[in-house]
Amino acid sequence: MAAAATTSRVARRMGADDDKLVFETTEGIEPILSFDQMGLKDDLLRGIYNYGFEKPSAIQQRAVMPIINGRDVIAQAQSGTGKTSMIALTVCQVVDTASREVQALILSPTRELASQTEKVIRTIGDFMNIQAHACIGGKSVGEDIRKLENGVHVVSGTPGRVCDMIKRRTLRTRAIKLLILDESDEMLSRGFKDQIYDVYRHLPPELQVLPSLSHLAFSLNFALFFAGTILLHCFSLSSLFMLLKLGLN
Ligand SMILES: Nc1ncnc2c1ncn2[C@@H]1O[C@H](COP(=O)(O)OP(=O)(O)OP(=O)(O)O)[C@@H](O)[C@H]1O
Repeated sequence: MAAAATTSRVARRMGADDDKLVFETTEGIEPILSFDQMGLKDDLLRGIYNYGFEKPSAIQQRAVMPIINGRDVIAQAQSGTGKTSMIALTVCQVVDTASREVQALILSPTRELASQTEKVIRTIGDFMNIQAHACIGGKSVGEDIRKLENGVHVVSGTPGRVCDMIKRRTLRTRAIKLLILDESDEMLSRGFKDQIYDVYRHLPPELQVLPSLSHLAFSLNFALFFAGTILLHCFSLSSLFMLLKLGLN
């Protein structure tokens, strides 16, 4: 396993001209300029266009294909660059709706972000009938149990509640193939490290991991956390890590 490596820099606001942006990404990563060229499921494409997206944002152009192709990707970008939507559309592509098991798990630092991600997944995935559930603190545990027992494809939640549901065996993890740690730097700074590891220990060994970072500095804290994650998982990671770091130019 080779860790990845290159960084990218970009001044990005949705709607900004891409020619004003400067990127550094892992070698060999070519931006895919249209959703049509991504080989996405037809029903997912319909959902994306119906949502009003016309072309992928900078981070979507560079990160979606590697994730869909099964690589572990670190995506670093500022707020508003299209990360949440990138997560939503890759999750929709990866999930097999013929099975009713949880196949993608997204952990977020806040209830709002976890709910927002779940909503975008449900909206973009509407034509493919994707079932997503927000598993967050402050909501009824009974409702979580009911939803999870009915069967969902995707869970987007905060670490504490997700951990609780896994320990109760209500959230079954055996079919999870994609773990997304959204704003993982923020999760670490909010003290979720132990809960994330706890969740991690219950996941299958064949797992694709996608940490996203919202801040531009690649902190020591995150590096240590990520190294721990790799160590826990080093015999099963099949692919190289890639660093897609998008920051202000
Ligand atoms: N490809 C796209 N085309 C047009 N609009 C987009 C695209 N991707 C995302 N957006 C819109 O841009 C805004 C920010 O996107 P998103 O929430 O995915 O970004 P984010 O980086 O997660 O930001 P935040 O942290 O603020 O949620 C949203 O209103 C979203 O609908």
